[in-house]
Amino acid sequence: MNQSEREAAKRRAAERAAEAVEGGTVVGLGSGSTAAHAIRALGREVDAGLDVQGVPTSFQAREIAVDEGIPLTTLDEADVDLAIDGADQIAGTDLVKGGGGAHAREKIVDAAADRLLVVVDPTKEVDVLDDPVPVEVLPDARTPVADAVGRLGGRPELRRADRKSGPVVSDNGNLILDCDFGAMPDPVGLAADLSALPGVVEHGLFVGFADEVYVGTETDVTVFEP
Ligand SMILES: O=C(CO)[C@H](O)[C@H](O)COP(=O)(O)O
Repeated sequence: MNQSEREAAKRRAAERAAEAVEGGTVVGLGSGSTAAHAIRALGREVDAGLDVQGVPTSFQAREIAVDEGIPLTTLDEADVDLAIDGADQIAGTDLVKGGGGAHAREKIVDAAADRLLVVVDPTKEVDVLDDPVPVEVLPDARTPVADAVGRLGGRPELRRADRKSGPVVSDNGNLILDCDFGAMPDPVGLAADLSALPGVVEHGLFVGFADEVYVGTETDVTVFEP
């Protein structure tokens, strides 16, 4: 699957998931290029009269939703019925997320939702997760967390900005360590170990999160409950 086929597959999956949104509901708005397609599709539905409110998971999701005219709310004011979000990798119900550095708020909103619809292209599906795990850390915790990740068998790398000499700063003002653990046959244990480190705000292992998976193929969308 080349890049343009992947982009088409992402769009197909996202637009199909957006069709699952019913009127009168509150929707978690995921981050990344695939979730952006879902937000735009939802925007078109809102234009056509659908009554929904969105809870954005990032600066990016909020900007697109505002642009699309989707009414917004917060977790303080509403319960989330359903969230639509992308992933960097998926194995069963487990995900690696955080390619866009938004995993802290994504995890809060996705966990609060009654149902999480994960939208991906087929290259994201794997048997065993092995993508580097993004770990958002308070700036003061960067070195102690990097050392602890090394003791857990991972190789941490500070995420750097493309067009600025310096680190990527998350929407929450923190730094991101991309931690390569190789294949992760026990994401439950690793997730618990990472969560226990002082200074870790959130990591990108979403264990047991996916309720429904929408995989865009070259011509269609496969939907399943893992
Ligand atoms: O977790 C995320 C952002 O933090 C994204 O959902 C994930 O990186 C997938 O992005 P894309 O849909 O652009 O491939």
